[in-house]
Amino acid sequence: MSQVIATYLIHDEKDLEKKAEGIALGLTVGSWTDLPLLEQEQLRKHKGVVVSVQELEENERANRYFGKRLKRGIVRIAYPSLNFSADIPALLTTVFGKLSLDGEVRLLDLTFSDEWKRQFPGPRFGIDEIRKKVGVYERPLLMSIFKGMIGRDLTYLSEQLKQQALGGVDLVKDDEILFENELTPFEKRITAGKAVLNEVYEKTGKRTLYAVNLTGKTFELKEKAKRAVELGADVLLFNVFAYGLDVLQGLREDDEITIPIMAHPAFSGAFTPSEFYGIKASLLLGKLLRLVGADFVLFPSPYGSVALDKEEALGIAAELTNDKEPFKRSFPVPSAGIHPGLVPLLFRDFGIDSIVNAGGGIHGHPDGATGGGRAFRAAIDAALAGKSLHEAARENEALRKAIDLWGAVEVTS
Ligand SMILES: CSCCC(=O)C(=O)COP(=O)(O)O
Ligand SMILES: [Mg+2]
Repeated sequence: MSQVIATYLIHDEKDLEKKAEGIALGLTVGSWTDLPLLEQEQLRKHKGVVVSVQELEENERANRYFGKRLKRGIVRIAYPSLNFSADIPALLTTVFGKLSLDGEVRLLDLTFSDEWKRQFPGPRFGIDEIRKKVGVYERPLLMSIFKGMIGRDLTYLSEQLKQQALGGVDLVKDDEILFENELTPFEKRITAGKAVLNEVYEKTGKRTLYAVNLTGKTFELKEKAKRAVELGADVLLFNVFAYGLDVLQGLREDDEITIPIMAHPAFSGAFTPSEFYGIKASLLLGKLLRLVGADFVLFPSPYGSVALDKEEALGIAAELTNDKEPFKRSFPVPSAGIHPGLVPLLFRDFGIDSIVNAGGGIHGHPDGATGGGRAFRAAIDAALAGKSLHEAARENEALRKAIDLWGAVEVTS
């Protein structure tokens, strides 16, 4: 029988075996032993089962934090898939619904059978098809972010886009905080953006893609996304955690929405950072975002301005790209506070199949966004060739200026 296995980190005063059995029963058939034998038999196939309880050493920091001595352990519970429909709201409500409010419990992982996974779409495009769209196969992609767009008009947007594209970036994305507004409305951003990028393509032969921020009320999103496709949009940026994973899945599964979806991590910090509560980042931003169909996933890198724990960041990338899943691979986009001097670290940790993404690190370059793009491209080429950034900067003025401004972290093998 198909089942989903949930892995939790639990801190509790009680015996952990008892706590685990309480969860397995409480989230499935409720009371068990008080029922007549016949009913017990009928409900057996719905009952959650404790797979394992691994007690860990007590953690002094946790005891200090909670002001009492707590047992601590990794608990695995199997939930029969029979109990819930194959959708994210039913899944999450089963494995971490009421439980997320009930004591010191953190959801670390979910393991699905292949049969269950096949009811989900995964990315429509994934890494390989996105590479075809940008015509880049043997290096990490480079993306830049519009900055300072609130209160600016389409002329300003067009000029900023042009400067970014001329620097040689593969993609440009809206900042996630740019919503529907009178100066740069969604549809006009798409058409103006397209005109600029076509113009740059005529000049340079390089096709840069634009990820436009899909925003507004949930039930208006599909129509808006379809209109974006009609207007020739390249990619949709989506603040998935402000809406819910199921909304992204709904967009992915609509066959009239035929462009890639880029998931932004805004608001996910409300669920992931605690070591005692919430959901592990590799599950929420990695495994689940790939399952529901994100083609790109942004997340904080381990070294920039909004840094994520390194093991967590690597865990997200591994979930997005491993070959074990029956889905296309999603592009990892470690972000926030990235400048050219961090490229060797990004390349060492995330490899070729990742995207280097920067806002301030592009626009803050002494030669503007075009200089920023050129500096990043030179840093990526250096990392691929195994050259140090300082060595590469001797032959590249834009990279030299970037390193003078922000420094460089060289990687020694
Ligand atoms: C926290 S990951 C999202 C990165 C992002 O949206 C962003 O605007 C980063 O900008 P930066 O100037 O830090 O590159
Ligand atoms: Mg942003």
